[in-house]
Amino acid sequence: MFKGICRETHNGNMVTKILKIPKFFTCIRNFSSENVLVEVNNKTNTAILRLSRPPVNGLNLEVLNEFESLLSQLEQQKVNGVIITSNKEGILTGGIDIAELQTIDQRRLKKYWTTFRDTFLKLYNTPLLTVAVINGHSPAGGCLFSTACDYRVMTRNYNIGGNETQLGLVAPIWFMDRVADLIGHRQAELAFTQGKLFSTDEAHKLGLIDEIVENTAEGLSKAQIIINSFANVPKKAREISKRFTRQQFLDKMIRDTDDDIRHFVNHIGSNETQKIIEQYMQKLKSKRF
Ligand SMILES: CCCC/C=C\CC(=O)SCCNC(=O)CCNC(=O)[C@H](O)C(C)(C)COP(=O)(O)OP(=O)(O)OC[C@H]1O[C@@H](n2cnc3c(N)ncnc32)[C@H](O)[C@@H]1OP(=O)(O)O
Repeated sequence: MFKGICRETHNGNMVTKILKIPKFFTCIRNFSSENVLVEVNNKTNTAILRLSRPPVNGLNLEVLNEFESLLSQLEQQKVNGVIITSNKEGILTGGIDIAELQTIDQRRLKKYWTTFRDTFLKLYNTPLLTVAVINGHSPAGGCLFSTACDYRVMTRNYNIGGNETQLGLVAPIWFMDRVADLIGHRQAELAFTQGKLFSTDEAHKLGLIDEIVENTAEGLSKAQIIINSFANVPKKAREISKRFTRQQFLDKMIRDTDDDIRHFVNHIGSNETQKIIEQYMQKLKSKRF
């Protein structure tokens, strides 16, 4: 028997169950949560983590908490790599669930933004090898989370980037810094001042993604090839090298925590921004772009 973990919500409370899985099923072990499906292949010891929150995998508080907790479990299990993708081809995530931004309750905004940052930091800082298979549109928060991974492959004909400025919002500095790490300061400056969403081809040319694939299946097998390519690299040396290359960004982001949270709460919690968000939601619902 193999022991799996299953997390479910009962009457609003998250409950963790230990499941006994018969041996003949152990080629794949699942321990999904409500909004994030996890599948670990016992042969390759690689996990696929699929966002699964209809309609657009919006990043609400629950998704972020589940994602962070599942990543911690995968760290404990010492998997060889984690592939992050969407259960719904066509949309990796629509970014932040805008409902989370429709409040002037400062405590709620602070809690949301702290969780959003912590989840990003968990992914950015994990010693595990991480590959994003971007199998659909990936605006704003979706783009941000994929930049935290070690490698990005993306299917054709979708969009990725930080579109916040187009909505009348201001993306956090650390999102801009992370994109600048990948595409250079000048291109990041242009992208964020315009709120630009890039096509898969444009993102590839700029270096925002590493490779283009035709579909999710090809993306998953490409991600496995990338993970396998590290098989002969001494693990400890890889982990320390990853930490060293990311240390400067991390130090800055952590040093600026208070300013960043204060800015988010003041920016989103203002009546002016609330009006902008409300108008954007109406446009989204009536598909008037
Ligand atoms: C401010 C500082 C923080 C900065 C950091 C991050 C900011 C963000 O992440 S803000 C969120 C930015 N995201 C977007 O602008 C994406 C908006 N959505 C889309 O462009 C499209 O919906 C998408 C391409 C993702 C999918 O397109 P479709 O497949 O055509 O779906 P629909 O547009 O019909 O959407 C279905 C359904 O979902 C609602 N929706 C979409 N996105 C969001 C969202 N981010 N939050 C909440 N709800 C969202 C959309 O309104 C539709 O709802 P219904 O009309 O009720 O069906």
